[in-house]
Parts: sequence; C-alpha cells; structure tokens
Amino acid sequence: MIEINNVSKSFEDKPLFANLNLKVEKGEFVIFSGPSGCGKTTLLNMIGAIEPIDNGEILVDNLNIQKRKNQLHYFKFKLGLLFQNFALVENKTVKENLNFVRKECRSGVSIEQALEWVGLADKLNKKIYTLSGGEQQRVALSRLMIKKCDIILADEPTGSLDSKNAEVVLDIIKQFHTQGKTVIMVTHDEEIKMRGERIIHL
Ligand SMILES: Nc1ncnc2c1ncn2[C@@H]1O[C@H](COP(=O)(O)OP(=O)(O)OP(=O)(O)O)[C@@H](O)[C@H]1O
Repeated sequence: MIEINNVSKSFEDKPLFANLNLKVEKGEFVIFSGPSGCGKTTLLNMIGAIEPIDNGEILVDNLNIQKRKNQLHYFKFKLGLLFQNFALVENKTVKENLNFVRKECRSGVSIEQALEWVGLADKLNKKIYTLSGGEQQRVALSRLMIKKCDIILADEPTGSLDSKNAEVVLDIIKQFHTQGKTVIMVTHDEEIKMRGERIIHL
C-alpha cells in the first residue's frame, strides 16, 4: 500500500500541495487527473522518490521512501517507471537497453520472453532510434517485465503515440494490473482516464 500522509510541497515558495493525504491500495489501477500545472507529475515523482517532499511522509508497504536507507531496496525491487519519452538509450540496441537491468533486480523473465510478450521478438538487435514511438514504449514496457517491480508509475505513457500504438501500450499496462501490480498513471486524455479503477482529481 502507498500512503501519502500530510505531504506538503512548494516550488520557490509557491505551495503546490498542503497536507495532502492519499492512499493507494496494493494492486489498484489509479489515474491522476487535473488541469495543467496542478502537480500530477510532481506527485508521481514524489511517490517515485525522485522529487523530495517538504513535509509529511510517503510510506510504501510501511517503509518511508524519502529515507535514503529505504530507497535502494525501493528502486531495485519495487518500483517501475514509465515515461512519455520512453527513457531508452537511442544509439544502443533493444538487447543492450534491456541488459541494463541489473542481475539482482531481475524478475526471472528473460529478455526474449519479455520481447515476445510485447510482440517485438524480431527487434532484439535493432537500435532504438530505428523503432517507432509505439515500439520504443513497448521496449520500455518489456523492461518492466524483466525488472522486479510491483508498482508502476506511468507519466503520460501514451502522450506521444498515435491512437493505435496507444491502444497496444494501454493493453500491456492493463495486463500488468491484471498480474497484480499497482499502477498509477497520469493522463490528460478523457477516454484513457476511464481505463483506471479510480480517478484521483488533483
Ligand atoms: N523543478 C521545478 N522547479 C520549479 N517549479 C516546478 C518544478 N517542477 C514543477 N514545477 C511547477 O509545479 C507546478 C506543477 O507541475 P507539474 O509538472 O507537476 O504539473 P502537471 O499537473 O503534471 O502539469 P501538466 O499536466 O502540464 O504536465 C507547475 O506550476 C510547475 O511549473
């Protein structure tokens, strides 16, 4: 379970969140929604321990993830991140990108199995820049199959994709949820919002 307890956050003295309280149960599929600038990405990044908080605490399975001593375990074994820009190394191959997942962080799913699952088995030795946007996001998803993680934080993962590719990506995210992973997704898209189990308006 993810618990956000009395969290406050400001940028340059401008308050963004004041005493925010929120719970996300294990295995939930939650959407963060709200107008541009309301703090969706910031909140996602605070849950990902990428963005520091000013006050309060964020607990994941009762561990305070703002504490440095808890972060290594969190990053290695619990957290999976998915971004709009895919976060892959463009001039490396698919295989090389997936090999970056460190041995001790691996779930037991092989690179080949993960690529098969996202329908990209034939792209193993292709450089990332030769793939379409939809294919690149599927590589990023296959990386989350290979890496141990039970929480997926996805920031506009279909934001740069056409509707056909977006559909394929959303279907894979849905499968992660079906497998029991907790998914939190930021989206502006009214139709995509309905894919989640719960919409949290910020
Ligand atoms: N590193 C930063 N330094 C200063 N201000 C920041 C920083 N990061 C975010 N902000 C500000 O915090 C506010 C919330 O930003 P955030 O990106 O979280 O919003 P958002 O709801 O995800 O927006 P969008 O829907 O447009 O992506 C914005 O006003 C933004 O300018």
